[in-house]
Amino acid sequence: MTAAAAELRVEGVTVRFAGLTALDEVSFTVAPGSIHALIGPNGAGKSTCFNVLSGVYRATGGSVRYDGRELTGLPPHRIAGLGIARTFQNIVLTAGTVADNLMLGRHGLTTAGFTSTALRLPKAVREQRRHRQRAYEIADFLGIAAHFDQPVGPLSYGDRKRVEIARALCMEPRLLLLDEPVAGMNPTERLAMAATVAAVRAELGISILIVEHDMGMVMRLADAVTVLDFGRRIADGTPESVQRDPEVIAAYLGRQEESA
Ligand SMILES: Nc1ncnc2c1ncn2[C@@H]1O[C@H](COP(=O)(O)OP(=O)(O)OP(=O)(O)O)[C@@H](O)[C@H]1O
Repeated sequence: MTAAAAELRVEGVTVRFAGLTALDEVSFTVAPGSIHALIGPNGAGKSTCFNVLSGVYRATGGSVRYDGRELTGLPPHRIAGLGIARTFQNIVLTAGTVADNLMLGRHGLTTAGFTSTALRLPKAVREQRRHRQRAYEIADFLGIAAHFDQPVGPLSYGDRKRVEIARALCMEPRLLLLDEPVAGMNPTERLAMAATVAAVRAELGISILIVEHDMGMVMRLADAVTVLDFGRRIADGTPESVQRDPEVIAAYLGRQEESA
């Protein structure tokens, strides 16, 4: 059984790339069991923040703690091992079937070694069967069970995005980091994905930190919203309060004018 969701506390995180401050002392807390959105105009630092949380980038300063454990400096697989799984802005799947991709998500939970698996020793076979069963349940939860033994390549964009989320859930995380889960989807797929995200929290009890440009989705789903602009946190609160915040409105309007 997965351990209960815990608090993610981001404190004063700074990331500098050769002269550019991508994150400037950013702080926010993702409450256990909540859906928390991280939003902001293009280049605000959202992906950089995800990369710090998942161990891809090392922060220049500040701290990230999950369930009281310091994450900064840990490699991605150790962070995943603590129960934090992520998806990417662009779908990253390996060739093979849906099942193959989901079993990769189970890898960190497998106790049988490579040799006993390769020799198909009974214990390893039983373990593989159990993991496959759980992967199937998760595929079913995501609505992609019908494709379980099919190659991922020909699947629709929406279904491939679901495979990616299912693979992250196969790690049995306590916190799921979703990077733009509805980007590139049509309105029907977006609504279905919003319902899925809500179900992940409601039925699996997993906390979710979501980066998303679709404001309708953010406002409908999120309990709390943190807004970044040019690497700084400019607002943090309920969707309603953030939506009314003059600095947030100015940040979004300003960027629209720039790109007009
Ligand atoms: N590896 C890197 N090296 C140098 N600069 C980077 C790197 N990654 C991001 N940046 C810069 O850091 C800033 C923040 O980028 P980031 O991708 O985190 O923003 P974002 O909010 O995710 O944007 P978008 O909504 O467009 O995905 C940008 O100015 C970007 O060019």
